[in-house]
Amino acid sequence: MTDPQLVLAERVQQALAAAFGQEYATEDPLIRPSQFADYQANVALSLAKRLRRAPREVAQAVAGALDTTDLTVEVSGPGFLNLTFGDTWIARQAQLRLEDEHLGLPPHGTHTVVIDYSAPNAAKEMHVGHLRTTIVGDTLARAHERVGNRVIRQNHLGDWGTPFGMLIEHLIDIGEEEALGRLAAGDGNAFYQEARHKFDTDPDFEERARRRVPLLQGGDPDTLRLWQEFIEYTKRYFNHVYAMLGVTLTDDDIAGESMYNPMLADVCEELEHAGVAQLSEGALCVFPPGFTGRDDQPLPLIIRKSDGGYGYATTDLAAIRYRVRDLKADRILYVVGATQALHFQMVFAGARMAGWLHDDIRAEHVQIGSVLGSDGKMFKTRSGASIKLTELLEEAVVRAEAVIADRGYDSSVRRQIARQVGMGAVKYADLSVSHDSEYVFDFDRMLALTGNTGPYLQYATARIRSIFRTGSIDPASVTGPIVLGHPAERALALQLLGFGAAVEAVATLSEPHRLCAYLFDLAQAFTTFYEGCPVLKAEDDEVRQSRLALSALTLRVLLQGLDLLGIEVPERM
Ligand SMILES: NC(=[NH2+])NCCC[C@H](N)C(=O)O
Repeated sequence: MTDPQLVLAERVQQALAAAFGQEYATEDPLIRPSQFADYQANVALSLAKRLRRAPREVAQAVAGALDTTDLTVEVSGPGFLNLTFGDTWIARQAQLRLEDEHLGLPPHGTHTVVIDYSAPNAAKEMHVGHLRTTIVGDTLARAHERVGNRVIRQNHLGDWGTPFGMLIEHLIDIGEEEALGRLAAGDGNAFYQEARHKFDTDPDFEERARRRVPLLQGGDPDTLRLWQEFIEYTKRYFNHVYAMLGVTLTDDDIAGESMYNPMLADVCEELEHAGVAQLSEGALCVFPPGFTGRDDQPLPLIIRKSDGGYGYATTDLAAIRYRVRDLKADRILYVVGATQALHFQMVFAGARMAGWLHDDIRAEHVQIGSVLGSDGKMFKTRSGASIKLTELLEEAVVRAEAVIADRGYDSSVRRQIARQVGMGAVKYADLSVSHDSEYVFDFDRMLALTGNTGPYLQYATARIRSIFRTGSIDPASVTGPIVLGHPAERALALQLLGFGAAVEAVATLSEPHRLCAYLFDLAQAFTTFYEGCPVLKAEDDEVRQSRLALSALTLRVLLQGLDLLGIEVPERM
């Protein structure tokens, strides 16, 4: 991969080694975009103290030792190295991208990555937070596959636990057919609330619900059948949401909490045997070092309650062991709400004590920030009730239909475009802010055709397609050669070279917003190019071929980038 920043980093490191000794060959050269050059390297400022020399002097020494093939260097200010590529280098690299099916990013990954995402609860509603972990997790899965890692999706469905006692009793009360129909339609939350209400107010019901729990845990066939049906019909709703969103999760990726139930006793035993867990007031606990509660008492991770029951933490420990031992994961990503940060820190620490996780087998909590309403509180409907996701997604489609221009498409085409734009808007809004920050769910903003939005990128892509349509040219047939004259051509070509690094950053840093930012910059560079440089009506055929090549390459990068974000692009908009 000839990412411009990597090329510069390597060259500056070589120069550092030549000027100051081999021990500086691995120094971070601190390459940053610059206003005055293509990039700047700030390493001289950070090194000066250690070398006991003036930063400018250090910069001069690096500049003197730098390989300046296709590159100009200039020392500026207190000791910045301004670095500018020659046009021919940029043109040659862009040409190579045009000819490369991998767009400069050949698959090279060696990891087995388990990605735990979506994970709604069968006993409660699937809420907007689950939407965000679904969308972010799906992009991480796609990016890891793109760089060549082996990806195993794990949808850690909340499908087990004591609430199923009351849910099954409620299901029996209202009749299977009626209950299951409601669950498949996404009525799980209301269903749960009704059951809860009866549990709290009706002692008979409470008694029945309590008696149902051991029947479920003990594997009573009738109870299991009802539970199974409950889960099946709830999954239909989840699958409906996944299909609307176009995420890659399937039934095969479901590895719900219930799956780990048979492993929990053994996990506890292993931890106790290894001396990782110990009894404390009748409960089996792990005390990971460094976690203390109020009054500085060590904080326990309870893995078996004094009544013998297991909890969320036990299941997560079993899941880690399974993912490491059976799935052979060496990287496990948990795309889950930020509110669960302490839980995961403690579970990971426990798994390290058990030897399941270590330096070569790592787990990471990709913290997901909350989605807020315009009032700054957790996102709810106007009436204050929580939101049914299918209705929210339908609303996105309806609103998108009002945004897209009327070009006389027939209604089914229009509906299809609206669906792509609506879903693209929702997904891009989730992906374009850093995953751990909160953001306000705002249809008007996410559906805007200008600014850093999904529809803007879809529109930019559709516009490039229309150039080729107008010229009756197949973008795949364009071969260049790319030559750079106008500054906007140069800026676009340089931007095109950054695609691989942006995708790589999504995978290694778990930060989808970096790819969004890259694609947004690219679309803007294309807009500037398009406004300043006629393509079909270029002054001569050489320029025309080159501009067509730049347009075709931009189109491919945008399409592939949006595909990695799980965003479909309408042919026209
Ligand atoms: N391995 C995990 N704990 N994954 C996340 C599960 C999320 C949980 N079902 C919730 O909705 O909060």
